[in-house]
Amino acid sequence: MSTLRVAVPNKGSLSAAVTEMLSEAGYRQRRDSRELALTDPENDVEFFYLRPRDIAVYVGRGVLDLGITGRDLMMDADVDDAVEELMPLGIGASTFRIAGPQGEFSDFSELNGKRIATSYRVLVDHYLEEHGIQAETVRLDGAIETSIRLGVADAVADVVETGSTMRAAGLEPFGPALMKSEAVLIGRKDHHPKAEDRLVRRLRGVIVARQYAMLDYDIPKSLVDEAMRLTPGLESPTISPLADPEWVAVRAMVKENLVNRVMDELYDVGARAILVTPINACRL
Ligand SMILES: Nc1ncnc2c1ncn2[C@@H]1O[C@H](COP(=O)(O)OP(=O)(O)OP(=O)(O)O)[C@@H](O)[C@H]1O
Ligand SMILES: O=P(O)(O)OC[C@H]1O[C@H](OP(=O)(O)OP(=O)(O)O)[C@H](O)[C@@H]1O
Ligand SMILES: [Mg+2]
Repeated sequence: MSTLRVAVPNKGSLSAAVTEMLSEAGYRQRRDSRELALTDPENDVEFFYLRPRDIAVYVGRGVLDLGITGRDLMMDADVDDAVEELMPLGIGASTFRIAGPQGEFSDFSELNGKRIATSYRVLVDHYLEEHGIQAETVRLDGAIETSIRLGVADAVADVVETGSTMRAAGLEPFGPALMKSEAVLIGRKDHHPKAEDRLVRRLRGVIVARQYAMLDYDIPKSLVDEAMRLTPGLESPTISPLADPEWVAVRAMVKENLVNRVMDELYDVGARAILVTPINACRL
């Protein structure tokens, strides 16, 4: 089996989070941000640290097997025929919005005949065409928010997370989001090397481990059915006997963001000794 070649963002918003995720999945990662590539012989994987915008291009050309980048950047690379999204990674979430000076626009139809500055020209042109909006896109590399003030555009289209960058520039998003983005694992449509399955399973394990916690509690046997409705687990919860024949111990995975609510409800039902432990890793 040949070494799996994987592209990872070398800088920008996704870089640190992606590297951390791969480390949690048990892969070696670079220590120094100047390293351009790194071999992990134990797992037979080679990582290439590339600009997030270029990653879909390398995967699309078939020189790398897998890549991690933003969904928005993958769309903008215009490689739909060669590349597909294999899995969202639950990190680097953002929306892609059109914005204008505060109070100036309220509907996309008002963009007809206007200029929109963006570094995502393919994505924006595609959206405009699909929605029958006749606007000109002005391709800029970054700091898009300044383009209106300097008179090269009437509106901007850019990544919005908290919205503070737009607000600080006196802009406000209007209309629906063009898309929702996050970091995604991408691969080639026509070729899935066997070794890719293991990386996918490991990353999925990290995602699940981050989303779930392990919940343990004791409950009188007579109340088990009611408690189990609150903690159905993934397959089904583990139920173990206790020294007291009237009681049992229950163990189930619970969504991290629901843990406190479920604990309250279990307590009300009659569960006691309710414990939560984080899950470090898992393979489902
Ligand atoms: N503030 C943010 N929050 C979440 N995701 C973001 C944010 N800014 C950018 N992204 C996402 O990160 C990915 C890469 O964008 P990023 O801005 O990091 O790259 P870049 O602009 O090429 O790099 P740099 O900003 O370092 O020049 C995109 O998919 C984008 O949606
Ligand atoms: O909604 P917010 O939370 O403010 O985040 C969105 C901003 O973050 C990114 O910029 P980045 O820091 O990557 O700078 P760039 O313009 O150089 O890409 C993006 O391009 C937006 O400008
Ligand atoms: Mg950026």
